[in-house]
Amino acid sequence: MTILVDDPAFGVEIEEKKVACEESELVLDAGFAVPDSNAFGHTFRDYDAESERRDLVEGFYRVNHINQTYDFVKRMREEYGKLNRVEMSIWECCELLNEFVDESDPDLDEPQTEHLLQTAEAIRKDYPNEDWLHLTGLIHDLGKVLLHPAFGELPQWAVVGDTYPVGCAFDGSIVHHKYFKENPDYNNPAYNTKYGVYSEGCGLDNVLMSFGHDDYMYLVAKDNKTTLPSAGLFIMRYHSFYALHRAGAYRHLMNEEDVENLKWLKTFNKYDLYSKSKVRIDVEEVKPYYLSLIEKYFPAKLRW
Ligand SMILES: O[C@H]1[C@H](O)[C@@H](O)[C@H](O)[C@@H](O)[C@H]1O
Ligand SMILES: [Fe+2]
Ligand SMILES: [Fe+2]
Repeated sequence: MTILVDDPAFGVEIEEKKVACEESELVLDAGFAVPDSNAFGHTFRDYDAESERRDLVEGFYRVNHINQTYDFVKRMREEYGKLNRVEMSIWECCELLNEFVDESDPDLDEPQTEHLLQTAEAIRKDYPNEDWLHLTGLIHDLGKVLLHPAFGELPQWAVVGDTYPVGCAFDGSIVHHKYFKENPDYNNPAYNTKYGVYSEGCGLDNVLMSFGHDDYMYLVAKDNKTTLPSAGLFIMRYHSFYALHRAGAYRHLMNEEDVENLKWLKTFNKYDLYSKSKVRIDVEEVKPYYLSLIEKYFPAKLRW
């Protein structure tokens, strides 16, 4: 790994507060065995459950919702879109994620590398011929590398968690929605209507999403000229957009290509979410397979 630019630390104050929240419903395809409960004995994505992770997760969303404004996202996209910080391979990045645990996740407290392999291997089992989808599983969360000191050690609220459009009204289905009341955009008439700065069918490509690992990894993959199909890039960019792929909100912003790609995203989501468990994958055993996929779809070194 080559570190090109060192960024100053990104200081943020995090206060904790406990309040109850709303939950979204499950949409599942037939034929997929959904586990009854997560590793903590609760339903998946239950943000209210009395769990050891609940307060941490809620504190995370409070700070996330207050700070993700239209201006913040624009600034971060410009800055991190330069890809002038690090040069490394996809696999090197997978290894870097071993030190991070995602504070927004009620279902997992394992290092992120484990989650990448669990997702990819679960997809590979059910879709043996879609090698692009296996690789998408492996890399979909690599944007969490923004937590690393080489990327300015961004705070968790700017990297992980569910994502949502900025520049228009925050939909009520978004986890812990109540904290948006403290976001400056919430009372800004330019940004707080159904369409805000957007128009009917404008296409998600033209919508600014809250900044985080999804959008960043999409930029990395695209600018480094991946040969993954458009559905793979779509999955990377919107896999945390639960308000869309689970609750069906914001469909008025989609175009025809988005509608097509959403089908793959919904399939992908089952593996991303329900593969989260304490069962470990033998990295050395599966590594040669994933290295061959990386070689097929990416250059040896990428700009990050
Ligand atoms: O907490 C999780 C986690 O940050 C995932 O990486 C993200 O994709 C999910 O949307 C979110 O619920
Ligand atoms: Fe993610
Ligand atoms: Fe994930």
